[in-house]
Amino acid sequence: MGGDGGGKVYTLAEVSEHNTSKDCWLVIDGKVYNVTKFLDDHPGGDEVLLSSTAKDATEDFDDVGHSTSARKMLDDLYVGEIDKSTIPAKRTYAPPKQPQYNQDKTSDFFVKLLQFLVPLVILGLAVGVRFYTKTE
Ligand code: HEM
Repeated sequence: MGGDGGGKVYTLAEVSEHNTSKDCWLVIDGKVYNVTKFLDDHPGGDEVLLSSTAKDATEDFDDVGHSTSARKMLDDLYVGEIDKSTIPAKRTYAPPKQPQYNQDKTSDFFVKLLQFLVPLVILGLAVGVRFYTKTE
């Protein structure tokens, strides 16, 4: 598994220097991998690997849904650990604040009450009109 703390600790800046087809390193799950020799063998092609350099490629790797055999291949490519403090914090999606239309709960209550009463009043009027205009 490579082992935590088993290798040298690199900063993201150091890893980022290895971003060419002649020298290509990736950061996945906090570990640094030298994929240079693997570039030509990668079933997904070398371009995607190169485009995942100089950053935390964990998401890119996971998004593909790599097989366990793909994960096992990582062991042979392991060169060290990444200094996590050098990886920029992941931008988390903050949903925009929903405008509060009915902040007042009592107005909410009156709307419900009216929705209940108005049809009753209309029904009552209809019955009333029918009653008073009845000609016999
Ligand atoms: C050292 C890291 C990596 C290894 C060892 C690796 C290995 C593999 C292997 C063995 C496959 C065949 C399918 C499978 O077994 O899951 C594969 C497919 C694929 N990989 Fe990776 N991969 C690595 C990194 C990446 C990264 C970072 C990306 C994306 C930026 C990527 C994108 C893909 C794609 C798109 C396929 C699908 C290819 C296809 O089915 O046409 N891989 N990879």
